[in-house]
Amino acid sequence: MVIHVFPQSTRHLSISKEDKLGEAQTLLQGMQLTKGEGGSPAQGDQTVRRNITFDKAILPLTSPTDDLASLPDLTEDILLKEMHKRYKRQQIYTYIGEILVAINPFKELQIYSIPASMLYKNVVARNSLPPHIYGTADAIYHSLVMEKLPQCCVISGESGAGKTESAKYMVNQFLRLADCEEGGLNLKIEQANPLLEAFGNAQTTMNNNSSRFAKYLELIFSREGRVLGAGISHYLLEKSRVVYQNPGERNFHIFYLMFAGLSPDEYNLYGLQGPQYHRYLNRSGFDLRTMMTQTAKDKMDKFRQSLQTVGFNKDDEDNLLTCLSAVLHIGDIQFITSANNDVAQIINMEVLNKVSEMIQVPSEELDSALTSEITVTRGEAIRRQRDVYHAGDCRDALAKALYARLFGWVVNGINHLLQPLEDSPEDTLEVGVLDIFGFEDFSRNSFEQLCINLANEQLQNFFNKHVFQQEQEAYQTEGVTMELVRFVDNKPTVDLFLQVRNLLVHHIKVGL
Ligand SMILES: Nc1ncnc2c1ncn2[C@@H]1O[C@H](COP(=O)(O)OP(=O)(O)OP(=O)(O)O)[C@@H](O)[C@H]1O
Repeated sequence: MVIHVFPQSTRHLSISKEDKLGEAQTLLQGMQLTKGEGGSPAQGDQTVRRNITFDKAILPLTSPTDDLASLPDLTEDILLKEMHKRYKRQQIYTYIGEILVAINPFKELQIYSIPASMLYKNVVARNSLPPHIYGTADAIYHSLVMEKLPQCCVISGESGAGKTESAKYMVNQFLRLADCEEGGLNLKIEQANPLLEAFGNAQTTMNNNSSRFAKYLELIFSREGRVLGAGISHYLLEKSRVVYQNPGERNFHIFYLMFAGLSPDEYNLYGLQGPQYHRYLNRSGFDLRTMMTQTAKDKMDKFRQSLQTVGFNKDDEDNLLTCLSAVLHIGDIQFITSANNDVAQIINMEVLNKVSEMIQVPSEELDSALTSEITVTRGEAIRRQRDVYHAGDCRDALAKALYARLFGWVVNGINHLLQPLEDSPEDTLEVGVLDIFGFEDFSRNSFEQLCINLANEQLQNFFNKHVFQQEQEAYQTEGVTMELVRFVDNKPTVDLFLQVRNLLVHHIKVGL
């Protein structure tokens, strides 16, 4: 498969909210509907184009800094200054060659309307319109339909930069370009969002609704460009959040929604009392009672509706809530060191019994799995008791694994809803949109940060290869003189980490 990754990728920068936006009206805000306001796409491109007036008196249609690659001098300093100037004029999008850089405006801009979207349909020359995510989507769609090659768009940036919002705009634009009828696949994707967000998002210090997983949404098209269906893959779910949250951060949204939205009968059924009674929720320092708001209750109602729309039945919903409650109860299992030796012993057997009933594993088995481990040496099985520290680790590992499986199960259900109909053509083309965390560097970094940063290094390595190395090789092969571009090659670092990973995988396989 040819991956058209970086030529049409989007990168994000984030500028602090405090940065006061200039009052200057931007070109894109200057788009005003003169007549036929709200005109439907069915009116055709030309009609819509005529209906939009650019306020040229305020700003020109396009600006020389629309594509920073065309500047004579390119240093990091110049790039940042130019983008900052554009940002102050509320020009949040900038091309740098084939890459689109977006800066989060942290406020609603009038640039995502249907007429604006139609303006960026079948764009003949990219520089005839200001940079826009719709323009990038149009370029990708064209490559797909004209070159008949699958496409992939990578959206990366730090937390809160606006990746998920951009991914939504991009997917919506693809669906409009493919003339997908309103209420079709876009509605299904919209209905799946509350589920994904409830399970995969959480409040962090950077973003109140931060995606704590990487999402790859693949849109499936016929070779003529008609949209047939979609599929979602998820990576790197931040499972550790289930059992521990940094100060000022919360667990995944679903736990709080559950407490806000369950009926008293359901509280009884799942053995719940209130969020403040559960260790996985009550250590974040928040006053949990203030989270039991009407908004949270409404979100839980919406979550339940989405479950139904996606195709989960009442039993599924019950199983899901049972497993979520089990995760919380698992976190409440406590150990002490037994009196006569240094091994862990459960002190609240009633909680263990509750969990065992919920996950349908006999209590003795669950107890033994948490407090002991079996190693097999030369065919002989030896049981070793764990100490309190390792039993606690094992308990948390169980909670994390259960939550991750639940998330996977929900995503599978969503994929079932989004999949192409049975009579769809087999010969298809795909456009992938990858919404992945950028580099992370916190005061306390865990294994997850290592994995996220390694994934980003791999992407950077692909970018280097694609943009610098292969391009320069092509010039050299064709005998074209050029000035060699110097870049920091991260290949040795990536190789080092991947070798370690391969070795680990090898050891694990041999061990098995
Ligand atoms: N194009 C935009 N216009 C207006 N507001 C935006 C835009 N993009 C993002 N925002 C605002 O920024 C917030 C954070 O955006 P988003 O959740 O997409 O960030 P993210 O990069 O996906 O973060 P994370 O990696 O933490 O999930 C949004 O809730 C929204 O308020």
